[in-house]
Amino acid sequence: MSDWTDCLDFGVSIAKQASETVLAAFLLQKEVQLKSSPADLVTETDQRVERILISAIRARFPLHRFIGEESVAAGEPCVLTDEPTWIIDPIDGTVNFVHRFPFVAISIAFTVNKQTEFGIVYSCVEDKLFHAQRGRGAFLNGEKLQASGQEDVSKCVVVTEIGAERDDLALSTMTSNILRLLQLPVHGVRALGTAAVDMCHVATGGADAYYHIGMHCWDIAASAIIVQEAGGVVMDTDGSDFDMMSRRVIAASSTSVANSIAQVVQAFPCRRDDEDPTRCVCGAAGVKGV
Ligand SMILES: O=P(O)(O)O[C@H]1[C@H](O)[C@@H](O)[C@@H](O)[C@@H](O)[C@@H]1O
Ligand SMILES: [Mg+2]
Ligand SMILES: [Mg+2]
Repeated sequence: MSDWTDCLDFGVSIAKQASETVLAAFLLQKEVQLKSSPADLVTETDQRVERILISAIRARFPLHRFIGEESVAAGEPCVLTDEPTWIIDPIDGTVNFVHRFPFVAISIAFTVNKQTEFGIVYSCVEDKLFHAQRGRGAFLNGEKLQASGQEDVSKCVVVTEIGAERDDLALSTMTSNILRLLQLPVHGVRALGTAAVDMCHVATGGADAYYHIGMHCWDIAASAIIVQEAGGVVMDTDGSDFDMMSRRVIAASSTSVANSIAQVVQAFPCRRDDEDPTRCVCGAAGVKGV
């Protein structure tokens, strides 16, 4: 049975190569386009980095499939099959990239039979390479990672994101979630602006939990296995099993902390990543899925 290490090694090498494109543009003025909201940005660099990654992988592994953030934005289907699949966010933290806020990451996950075999998150400006391979541990620049193991939510630093949604229901849900957490209380709430790096800090033990509603599979598929391989727990915000297409996640130091967060965090309606956008209705007012 393949252990996919050759794919992992190739993924690490192309993430580092592609980061040169990110860093070359990081301090430059950027042309910005909008996607699903005034806070959901994309630049030509996001699109170029995704093309670089996918063409390099396709040349080496021509039968593999892809789910890429900017390919999906351009109309490619977001459907996970049993085939070997690379799930790519070319720049996670595009708002940070546009503003030169130094937390931007390349996120690459690899699945076979819908099971994640490895994840790579490369925080380019920090030069921090997080990776994990199923059953073989999680690492930061080669050093083994261990989640904090914290069991008491009142002793936690919790990371989250106010994502790209700007409708009243999403904003009131996200802000009331933060208020309810602070009232538990928790030690602190943090947000770096990149879901992938946020979640990797749970694997380092520097944060004890992360939760988010509205992000996409490419934001968290890689960091989910990094948390799990560091001894953390990943689940849906309703306490059910993690489903990378659901657009809801809790990653935590322990099951008890994850469950405590699931009890106070409410979700707002989101179309699943793998739902046909032409057929679904979601959001409070039943507005066509965004
Ligand atoms: O920078 P992105 O790849 O678009 O991912 C962002 C996402 O757009 C935003 O809504 C938040 O969820 C952030 O945490 C993501 O990193
Ligand atoms: Mg992202
Ligand atoms: Mg992105």
